[in-house]
Amino acid sequence: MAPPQLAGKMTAKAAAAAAAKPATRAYVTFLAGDGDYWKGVVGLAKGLRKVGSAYPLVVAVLPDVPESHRRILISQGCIVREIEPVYPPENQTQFAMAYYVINYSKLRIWEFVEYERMVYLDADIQVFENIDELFDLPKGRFYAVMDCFCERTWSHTPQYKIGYCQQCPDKVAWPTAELGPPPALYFNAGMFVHEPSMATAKALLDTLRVTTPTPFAEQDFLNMFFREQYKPIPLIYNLVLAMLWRHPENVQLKKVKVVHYCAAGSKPWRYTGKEENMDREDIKMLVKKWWDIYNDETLDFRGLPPVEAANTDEVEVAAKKPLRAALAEAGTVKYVTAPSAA
Ligand SMILES: O=c1ccn([C@@H]2O[C@H](COP(=O)(O)OP(=O)(O)O)[C@@H](O)[C@H]2O)c(=O)[nH]1
Ligand SMILES: OC[C@H]1O[C@H](O[C@@H]2[C@@H](O)[C@H](O)[C@@H](O)[C@H](O)[C@@H]2O)[C@H](O)[C@@H](O)[C@H]1O
Ligand SMILES: [Mn+2]
Repeated sequence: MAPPQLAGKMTAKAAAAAAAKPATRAYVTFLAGDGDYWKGVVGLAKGLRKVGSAYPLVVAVLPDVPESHRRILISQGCIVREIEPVYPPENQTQFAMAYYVINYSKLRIWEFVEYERMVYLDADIQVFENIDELFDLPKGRFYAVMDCFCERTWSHTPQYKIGYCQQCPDKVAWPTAELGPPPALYFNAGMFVHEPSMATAKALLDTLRVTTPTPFAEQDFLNMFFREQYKPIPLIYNLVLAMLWRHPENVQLKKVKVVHYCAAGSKPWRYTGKEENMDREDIKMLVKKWWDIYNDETLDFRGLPPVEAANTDEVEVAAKKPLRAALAEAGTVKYVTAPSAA
């Protein structure tokens, strides 16, 4: 996947050279089933375009994603890659949400080794400010945002039962004497920065085979697997909506770059406003923000503009400018869809 082309500024020779350069960074999301999550992916693709992300969006699709949905994603400039499902070992676990069992297939994105670094985003996430800086974080750590334990979905856990949450560790002290050490810092797996590697992919799947599944499925598993490498990054990179009513003191909504519509009833494409907390003004505003992007036709993918035979001086000049300035001058950024890497 070539990097963003300066609209109309690249000569055929420069565009061919750029297209030949292997893509090393990409955003990646996950799509399963023939339901309506494809709308989340379209919204995400348009949101990333709106903020001028320099990297493409790869969509890891399970075999049950219909051709019609795949075509919509390709028409929006996504790179669609089919993956083999990953199932947890036979188990009697009651997942927090029954459908969480399909989320283990997210683990396949460690096999996307044509990319040296990826930022994973759930399909129910929207990016409202450019977050490309995440790709430059120091290697060797697992970056994600800390989750919150206060929603009823956590009612099976000791922390919920005693009212302990890592978002406010001093409010209810963890009773070390009775329960031993407090839980390790725990991330929300709706967004994370990772380094694809076949060795890591194999280790993940080998470990999964001998790990009893737990209520938060692959999120629990990833927290266990990356426990030593996990490094929290600020909440602005993944606002779990429940933080708005559980820990408002930790949220500066104006600074939030990424919103995760994971609270019950908050998926914008299914929003009715009827569930608990869904009639809040901030929720209504965030759902509208999502729809404004989803419905914005100027953000639709239009493919690579016809490449003018611009003279090399223009390309030289463009190449000398800092990329962001050159992109700003060239106007909207376009993506070149490479043939599917699958
Ligand atoms: O029917 C489904 C359910 C989930 N997902 C994918 O799995 C992710 C995790 O599920 P979800 O976001 O609903 O979990 P939550 O963050 O709400 O717990 C979604 O964002 C999608 O990328 C999907 O593609 N189809
Ligand atoms: O399969 C488990 C899922 O666990 C996480 O969602 C949860 C978690 O955020 C809880 O803290 C919330 O209470 C809950 O609402 C929310 O659904 C991830 O967002 C999702 O991608 C996926 O990994
Ligand atoms: Mn989610």
